[in-house]
Amino acid sequence: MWLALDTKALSIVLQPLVNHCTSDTLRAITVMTMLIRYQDDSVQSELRFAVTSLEELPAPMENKVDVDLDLSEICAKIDEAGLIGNAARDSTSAYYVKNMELADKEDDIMMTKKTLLKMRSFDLNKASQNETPMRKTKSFTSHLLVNIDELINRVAGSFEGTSAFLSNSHSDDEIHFLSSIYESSLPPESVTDVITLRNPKSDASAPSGEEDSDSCSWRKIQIEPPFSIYLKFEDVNHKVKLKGNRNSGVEKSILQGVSGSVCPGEVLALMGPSGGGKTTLLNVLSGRVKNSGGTITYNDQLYTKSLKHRIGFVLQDDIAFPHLTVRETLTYSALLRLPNTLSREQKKERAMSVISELGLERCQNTMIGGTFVRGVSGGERKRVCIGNEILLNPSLLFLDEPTSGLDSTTALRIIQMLRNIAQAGKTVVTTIHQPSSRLFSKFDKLILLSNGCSLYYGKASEAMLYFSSIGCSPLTAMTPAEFLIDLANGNIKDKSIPSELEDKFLPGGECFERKDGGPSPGDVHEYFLGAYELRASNMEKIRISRPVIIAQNKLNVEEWGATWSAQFSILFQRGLKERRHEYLSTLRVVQVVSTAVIVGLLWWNSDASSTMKVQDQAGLLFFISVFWAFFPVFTAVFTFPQERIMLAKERSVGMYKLSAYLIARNTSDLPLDLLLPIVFLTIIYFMVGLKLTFPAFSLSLLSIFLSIIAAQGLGLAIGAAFMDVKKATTLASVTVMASMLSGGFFVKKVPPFMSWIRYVSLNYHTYRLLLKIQYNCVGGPSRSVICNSPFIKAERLDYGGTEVVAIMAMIVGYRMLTYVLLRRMKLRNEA
Ligand SMILES: Nc1ncnc2c1ncn2[C@@H]1O[C@H](COP(=O)(O)OP(=O)(O)OP(=O)(O)O)[C@@H](O)[C@H]1O
Repeated sequence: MWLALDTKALSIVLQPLVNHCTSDTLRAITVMTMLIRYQDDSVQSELRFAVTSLEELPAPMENKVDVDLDLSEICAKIDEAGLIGNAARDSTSAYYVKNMELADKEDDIMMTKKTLLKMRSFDLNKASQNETPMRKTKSFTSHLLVNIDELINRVAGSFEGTSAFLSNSHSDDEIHFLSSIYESSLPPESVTDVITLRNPKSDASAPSGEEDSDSCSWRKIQIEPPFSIYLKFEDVNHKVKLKGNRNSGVEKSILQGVSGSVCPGEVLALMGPSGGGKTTLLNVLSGRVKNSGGTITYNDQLYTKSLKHRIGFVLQDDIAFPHLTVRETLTYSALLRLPNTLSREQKKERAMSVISELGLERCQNTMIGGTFVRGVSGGERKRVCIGNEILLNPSLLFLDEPTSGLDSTTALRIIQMLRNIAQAGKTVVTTIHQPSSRLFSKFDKLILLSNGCSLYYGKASEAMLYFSSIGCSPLTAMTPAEFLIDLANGNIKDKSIPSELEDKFLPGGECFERKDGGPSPGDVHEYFLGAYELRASNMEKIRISRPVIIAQNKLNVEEWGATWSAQFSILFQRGLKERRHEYLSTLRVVQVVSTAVIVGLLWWNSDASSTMKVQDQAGLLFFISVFWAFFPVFTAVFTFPQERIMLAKERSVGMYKLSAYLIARNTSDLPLDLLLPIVFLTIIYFMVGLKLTFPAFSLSLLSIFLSIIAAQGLGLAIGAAFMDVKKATTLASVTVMASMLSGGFFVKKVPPFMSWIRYVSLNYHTYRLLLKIQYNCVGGPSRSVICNSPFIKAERLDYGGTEVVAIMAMIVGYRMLTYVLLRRMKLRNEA
């Protein structure tokens, strides 16, 4: 059933209905009220309720009238039908379908706002003739066009006991989804970049098969509060300072005077040769990179932080944790990113609905995979990355080459999906390489970039027409994309040359002497640039500078994301899942167990009955301290260089606090880091004959734990300092070596100017702790041989408090250093 309703009034209207109607209807109406409240909470506006009923009217358009609201009559109708608005449904849906058909004839398949405005003006005329007492709304488009069946369908599961009723309340083929709120106070004639309301049923261009399922699934997105973004950019420039020996400091211009605009409901494609500036333009438009000149506005406002949650960016390279499944990836993302007004269950449901929207059900339990792990296919991975962004229902979605490396069918499926997203009122901007003709036809607007300049901006469907109007058309069969990319590359082979360009290079032409082989790519570029600036640029500038007013919901930045503790818990769980393969890695277990066995065999049944033997055993203790510093440092050092891109991406969208990430990362590593030393120490302890008491064993284990946690912090800090595996491992090996050499076992007498190094050596402190635990020479009578041995005496062992404090300071200090280093990381350029 289609109803044209003023949203602000609807809840007032529905309240009395709820009091009057029978139970089934009542429940259905409550569902509807809830949904409408969800869309618009304010309930102050005057009452308007327009029900168009063809039963009372002989023909569709000419006889459309708004009827006065008569609650009892509506209730009676509803009760009479036994289903919500059944009687009205047939008539009203027929009315709209007919109007859509009219619109189809006029403007292909689009029912534009213009059409709606025309309808409204017709109604006004009609009203004045008939002196209808109904007060008119300012604009027909300020009504909410609601397909109640669809809305009820959406929440069928929310109300217990209503499913039977709901499933009978409509037939599927009667559902035509057209539920959008678009408000505009613009006079009809000023509406050019209109939001198009599309009838999916009459969409002749909708592909069949798989793509149809996409066409249906996008409806689900629509139910959320709308926030449309009109993106406009004028004369955008971008320059970078070159780095490197020869050109250091020289500025390079990457974008020059690029202008355009894109409305909600549209897909803008950025095309051009490699290095043309597409990614840079995308980055600049999304606010990830600052432009050097020109203006970029979002609903006529400059970029603000509050837009962050409204903008989705799908990177060219698929970035995801390889060991998480599709479902886990999207669920964790939903838990972290969705507003905290939603419950955990709702967030999980959202992730599941995105999975089904993207057709990922079949592979939801498959790992994403990466370089070393086989996972989902490239197309599926790309869809997961898109899903990661559409989870948030962004109003403005940027995609960098979403179809690269995909076969044509998968590419078409993805672009069709983008169209569907746009049709739900979103604004989509995507870069694309060599799209097929079918793909190309899906774009509403196109910017053709070459060397950072725009050679064409306008409707994608008119691009060929534009170039033919300036005298350049293909002479052999080629797709529009091939033709346009060739032109952007300055390749005019197999194309008619514009006469002006031809004249220049023909005998007698001004450039004839200079060039004998015809125009160079540079000349062609210059020519098209000039032609575009002359003919099209000005026109477009006038067009894009027209204001487009779009109704907005309030943005509340605070509502987004999870609380700190929730972030920690989600990141901790994600960390455990992502590293579960490491926990179960037989290689690591074998490495530790075999080392323990070798050590056990080498020091088999050692004792400390003589000075020599004490020294031998001390060697073992020193090895333990080195092994459990070396191992965690080299595990942790890879963490940030490997997670850098992911971290930058997630942090750039404000997914979580750095502190929550860092603490979760550290704690999720601990189970593995603390499990292996238990195995190690248990094996060697009984083989080598160390002090066989429970306190000695547990204190030794505790010392090793402290050493591991400190070493892990050191590794993380080194990784965060360089963010580069090679550099980080180089520094780590130097650091570990220095720590080992100054650990107090190899060299006893160090020059005074180097004595400080011992105190920053982790091995030194751990080694001394282990010695103290094993030989316990403090207080009481000395333990004969051991404590009196010159070797132990020279160590001057005490209770070990200093060592514990020093290691604790390292644990905290290295982590604080890591935090500071990560904070300094430039997020925007990284992601
Ligand atoms: N930070 C930078 N320093 C120097 N040159 C840069 C920088 N960023 C971009 N460029 C240069 O700007 C040009 C445009 O780069 P951009 O990545 O936007 O191109 P593109 O059209 O997306 O290319 P592709 O299709 O190959 O991804 C390239 O020549 C690139 O080398």
